[in-house]
Amino acid sequence: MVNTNVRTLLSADEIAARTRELGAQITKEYAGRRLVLVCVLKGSFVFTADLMRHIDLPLRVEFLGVRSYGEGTSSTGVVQITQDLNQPIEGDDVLIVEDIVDTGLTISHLLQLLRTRMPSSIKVCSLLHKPARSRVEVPIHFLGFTIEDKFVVGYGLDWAERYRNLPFIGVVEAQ
Ligand SMILES: O=P(O)(O)OC[C@H]1O[C@H](OP(=O)(O)OP(=O)(O)O)[C@H](O)[C@@H]1O
Ligand code: HPA
Ligand SMILES: [Mg+2]
Repeated sequence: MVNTNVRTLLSADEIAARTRELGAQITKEYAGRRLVLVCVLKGSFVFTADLMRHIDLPLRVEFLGVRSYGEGTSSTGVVQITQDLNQPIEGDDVLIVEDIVDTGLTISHLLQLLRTRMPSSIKVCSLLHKPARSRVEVPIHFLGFTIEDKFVVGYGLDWAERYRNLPFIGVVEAQ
């Protein structure tokens, strides 16, 4: 296998089981509301695709492109919008879906940006949280897993655009 240098941290089965639980929780909380999932590209597209299929509600899904990590493993500190939403979210119950909250800078920036568009409510769902790196306190209303201070890849997460296609989440080991 080509990706043998990646040590598994969370298996595909563990991710699937937790995603199912999060979907059930979200289904309960948003019953009768105008749920819009905002998928934060690129990293969150795999998680969003799985999560939305465990939410039993008539939701909408919108996409927002954001980038602050370049080729390296630490945030540049500059959160760049690479693709804006193409629908208004005024009056909607927005749930931002992230793959990871690391420094918190991306989510903090997105909460500020999207609040100006007058949604009825705005919350955050993240598959992963890496508290050791936190630079700004951000709310995570629905969380998959808390992870250690390692740069992780797979299940949508990249290192210099590689590894997004791994079905599990892991840590790249020195070869
Ligand atoms: O909490 P933070 O330190 O801000 O890090 C989290 C963000 O960083 C990654 O995106 P990235 O900039 O790598 O873009 P990508 O999703 O296209 O890979 C990740 O997908 C989150 O959106
Ligand atoms: O650990 C990480 N892996 C991949 N992308 C990321 N963006 C923030 N943290 C990470
Ligand atoms: Mg990235």
